[in-house]
Amino acid sequence: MNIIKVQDYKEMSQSAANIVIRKVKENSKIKLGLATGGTPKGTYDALIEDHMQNNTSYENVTSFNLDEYIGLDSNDPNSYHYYMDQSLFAHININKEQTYLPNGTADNLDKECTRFDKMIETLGGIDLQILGIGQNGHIGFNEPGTSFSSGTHVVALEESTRQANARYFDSIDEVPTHAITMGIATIMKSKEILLLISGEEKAETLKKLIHGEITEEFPASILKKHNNVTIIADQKALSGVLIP
Ligand SMILES: O=P(O)(O)OC[C@H]1O[C@](O)(CO)[C@@H](O)[C@@H]1O
Repeated sequence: MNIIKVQDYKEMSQSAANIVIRKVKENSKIKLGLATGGTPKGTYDALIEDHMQNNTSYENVTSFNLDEYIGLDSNDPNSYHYYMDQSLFAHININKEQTYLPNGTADNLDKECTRFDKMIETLGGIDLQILGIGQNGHIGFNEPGTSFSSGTHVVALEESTRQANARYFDSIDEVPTHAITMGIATIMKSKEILLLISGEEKAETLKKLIHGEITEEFPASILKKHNNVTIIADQKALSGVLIP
């Protein structure tokens, strides 16, 4: 895993955006894997700013999102559909029909998971996947204990994950208990992965990722087996890591 060390969240976001912009310019039909949560928000802001200033075009870009809460429809302000619209899609010239997120209100959730994986495969796979990471090492919503061979599936969220995401809801009781997430195997099929990590609350997480063993108890550890992963980490996140 290649590590890019940056000062802070702002520099992490700009650095990630620069990579995305370069890749989009190299391949206008790139298939991007996108994440939600607090971590990639600054990257999306930087992409929007660049789009406004330099007209970088997303017309032919396709995107796939990692996850969606079960039970929230796309108009719900806490759904990841809504997050993506507000945080990125509404501000760039991406074709909304080429943006794919799992449908958390599908009648048949198992079929929806299969459909989502098929869609990624049929469209040629993900070229560049952006990832955040949960404090417990989750990527997407793949909680500790998830099989490394999992495809897109329904997951019960850990209490700690619901607590961490409760900041976006009026109360913890409103945080959904389940989500659909791309599986670990789905994520690992991405040709390239960009993992963003910032803040002291993720320092222990990054330390475990770099120095710990590969185990399903720490889902992100599988990334060590991928041949094209770049981590962009800020100083606070790096504070526990011994980098030669
Ligand atoms: O970026 P945050 O808000 O710390 O969340 C960490 C991760 O957890 C999730 O919210 C759950 O998938 C991801 O979207 C994110 O990458």
